[in-house]
Parts: sequence; C-alpha cells; structure tokens
Amino acid sequence: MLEFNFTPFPNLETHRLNLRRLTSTDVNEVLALRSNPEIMKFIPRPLITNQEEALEFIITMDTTIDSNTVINWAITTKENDKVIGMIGYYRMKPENYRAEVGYLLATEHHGKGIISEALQRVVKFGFEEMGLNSIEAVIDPENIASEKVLLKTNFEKEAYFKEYQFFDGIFFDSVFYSLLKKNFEKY
Ligand SMILES: CC(=O)SCCNC(=O)CCNC(=O)[C@H](O)C(C)(C)COP(=O)(O)OP(=O)(O)OC[C@H]1O[C@@H](n2cnc3c(N)ncnc32)[C@H](O)[C@@H]1OP(=O)(O)O
Repeated sequence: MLEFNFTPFPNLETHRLNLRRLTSTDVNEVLALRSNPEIMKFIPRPLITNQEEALEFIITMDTTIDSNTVINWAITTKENDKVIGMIGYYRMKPENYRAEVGYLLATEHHGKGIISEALQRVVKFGFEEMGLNSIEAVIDPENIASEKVLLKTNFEKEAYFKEYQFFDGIFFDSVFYSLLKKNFEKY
C-alpha cells in the first residue's frame, strides 16, 4: 500500500504561480471562492456561507494534510500572495496507487491557463513525489472548461456514469477522466 508524507509541506512553483499551504489568514479568499455559486456550480459541495465555515474548511484541510490523507494547495500568483484558487488530491486510493484531483479558480482569473499550469505541476508531483500510478478527475458533463483543462493535460476520458452522484436533492451524471503514469512519462 502506498503511504503519503506531506511533512514538510511541499510548496510547489510554476512559471507564473506559487502553490502553498492554506493558512487562517486566507479565510476571506476561501470564503469568496467557496461561497460563489458560479464557481461552485459544478462542484457538489455545500456553499460556505460565512467566515467561521471558511475557517473550519482551512482547519480541516490542515488536519488532513497533517494526517497525510489529503493534500490541498492554495494557488497564488508570484506577484501577489493572495489566494486565487485551490487545487489538490481530495480523495486518495493508496491501495490502488491512485488519487482524485480537484481544483477551482476565482472567476476573474478564468481563461488564462492558470489551472492548466497548476495541474501540470500537481500531476508531476503526484507521479514523481507521491508515487501515484494513476490520477483521476470526475467532472460534470457540462463543465466544458474543466474538460478542456484535463484534455490539455493529457487526461483521457474513460467513462460516463449516469446519475452517479446525489447532491442537494438531484442525481448528477459524472464523467471520469484519468491519466496514467506511463502516459504522463511520454510527454
Ligand atoms: C476535476 C474537477 O475539479 S471538476 C471542478 C472544476 N472546477 C470548477 O468547475 C470551478 C469553476 N471553474 C473554474 O474554476 C475554472 O473554470 C476551471 C478550473 C474549470 C478552469 O480554469 P482556467 O484556469 O480558467 O482554465 P484554462 O484557462 O487553463 O482553460 C480553460 C479552457 O476552457 C475554455 N472555457 C472556459 N469556459 C468555457 C465554456 N463555458 N465553454 C467552452 N470553453 C470554455 C477556455 O477558453 C479555455 O480554453 P483554451 O484552453 O482553448 O484557451
């Protein structure tokens, strides 16, 4: 079974971005991201509605990183340490050397290739540092922007599950994408 170790926290860097640990000082940015119905439209999680819930989210992330069960990075630009998005492996399947990646980004930064850039780095970390053999991403079939990000990062569409998830009284279809280590290594 694969074992993860996120201590010390792995800060990552890309051409334009820093990927760092969330701290309690990021509470307003986390609240802005997770309370925005437009950003959360395709993410089946309850909206965060106040600072207390945002702080609780940060503390939960911190605890799960400490226990090596989840890893989440705050995305900032190199010019400004303010959080503009988040990316992470939110569901681990260590017995299968596999993890599920997820991400979100503040609306004003959409369409500039930011998540593609962050994902490329996080995928590299997943294969080279975490020891993953495969990475999966689960998206809503209407989430075209997320699909484009995955395809640009060489993920392949594997399956379409009808009414796979139940959230807020509705059954949602889910599309599964994955990237295998052996295919990542080709690029
Ligand atoms: C696996 C998962 O985590 S699923 C959940 C993903 N997160 C969300 O849905 C949260 C809300 N959405 C977002 O935060 C962002 O839109 C993301 C994360 C999906 C994409 O981040 P971005 O940094 O904007 O992506 P990036 O700029 O790399 O690429 C997006 C591409 O989709 C395109 N696009 C964006 N919206 C749309 C749309 N509605 N229809 C068609 N294309 C679109 C962009 O033009 C761009 O295309 P290009 O590569 O040809 O230029």
